[in-house]
Amino acid sequence: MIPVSEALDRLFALVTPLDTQEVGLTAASGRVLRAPVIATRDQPPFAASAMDGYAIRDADCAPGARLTVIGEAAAGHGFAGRVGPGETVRIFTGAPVPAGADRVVIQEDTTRDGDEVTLSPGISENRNIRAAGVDFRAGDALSAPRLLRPADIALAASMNADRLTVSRWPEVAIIATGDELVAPGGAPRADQIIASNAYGLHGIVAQAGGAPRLLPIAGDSMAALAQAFELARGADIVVTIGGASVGDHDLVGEAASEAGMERAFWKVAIRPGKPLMAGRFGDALLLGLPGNPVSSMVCAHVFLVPLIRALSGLPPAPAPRHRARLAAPLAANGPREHYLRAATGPDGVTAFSKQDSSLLSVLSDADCLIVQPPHDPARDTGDVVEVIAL
Ligand SMILES: Nc1nc2c(c(=O)[nH]1)N[C@H]1C(S)=C(S)[C@@H](COP(=O)(O)OP(=O)(O)OC[C@H]3O[C@@H](n4cnc5c(N)ncnc54)[C@H](O)[C@@H]3O)O[C@H]1N2
Ligand code: MOO
Repeated sequence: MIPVSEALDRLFALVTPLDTQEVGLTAASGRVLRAPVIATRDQPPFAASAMDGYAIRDADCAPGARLTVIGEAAAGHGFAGRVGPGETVRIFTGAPVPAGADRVVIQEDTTRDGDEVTLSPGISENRNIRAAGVDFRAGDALSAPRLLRPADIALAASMNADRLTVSRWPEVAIIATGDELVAPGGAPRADQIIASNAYGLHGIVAQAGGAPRLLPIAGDSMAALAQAFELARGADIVVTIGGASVGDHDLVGEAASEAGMERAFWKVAIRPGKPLMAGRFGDALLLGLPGNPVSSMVCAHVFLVPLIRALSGLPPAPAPRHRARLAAPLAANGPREHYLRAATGPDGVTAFSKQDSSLLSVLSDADCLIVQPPHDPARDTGDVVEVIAL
């Protein structure tokens, strides 16, 4: 058994970032930006009014001052002239501030009578002008690599980019294995169960920015597994579920080796998920997840998601953790890093009392995993622990 951190390092060592492709802005959310976006102009490109009101010269700003309205500036319709002493231009939010003016008085602080405006007492100090380039300057960059969030896409659009260079989708083939498995909606015999893991993994992969491809369930035979590996060709990551342990019917490691896998590791000091396996698989990577439903999903959060991100060109990094207080005590841990299903409440996080790796109902109730290091002593309510959000 190797520590989780070493397993991650060995996985990342197998990664070569995927090629890139260009996509439009509406297809870019959740993708990994691979080339920086460079602004081609300042934003705003002109000093812009932040309010509806009157553009005036600062020198004219005095309670009771009476100014003559010489024109109008609206968003998309600048005023071509210049504001002189005793003059003002009616202005609206987003409009270019006309030459000569260096303040906008909000209309609530004025009274208008025909072409004449009188400034009220108690005008606010605020000039209500957004300087040219206050958001960004021509030449400024939205740096890469980064996972594109909606705010990034709005920024790229504002920089006048209409196509972005992103990583191509990492294709993830998912193979459930086991003679006991029947697809959901099927007719299981009394000694069979419904295959669930692959559907949970499909969701995790899609959320992580991968393109999941579910393959048919493979039975517990070398021939069935060989056929499944054949069907998985073309994928960037091949994920198997089950058959990873030491039983007579746990054939995935052997079948994968026969199909060309060069193993990087097998067995990690993690709970749940100990029999995890990984290796190079031709041009692809293979991740062999344990069959227990919670083990496979926890290992997907801890290993598969970081792998997808690294393949997409993001700096290799483990699943992000944050600190949280325990709302209930934790028992001492054994030799494996323990990822406990837990729920967040007003006083902190509480691990569920049942932690068996078969319990999907508990995983479904959990909103985070408490990460307890190997041999960690018992912890009290109020102690700070590390947590991975689900
Ligand atoms: N003698 C030992 N036995 C076991 C050990 C060990 O060290 N020595 N490790 C245990 C641990 S820990 C785990 S985890 C499991 C993992 O075993 P496998 O990866 O070989 O998984 P399977 O035996 O194929 O399945 C385990 C369990 O999960 C169910 N399963 C499998 N695939 C699915 C699926 N797609 N959807 C729903 N459920 C699935 C399967 O029916 C089994 O109940 O090994 C322990 N044994
Ligand atoms: O590692 Mo197994 O996943 O403990 O159940």
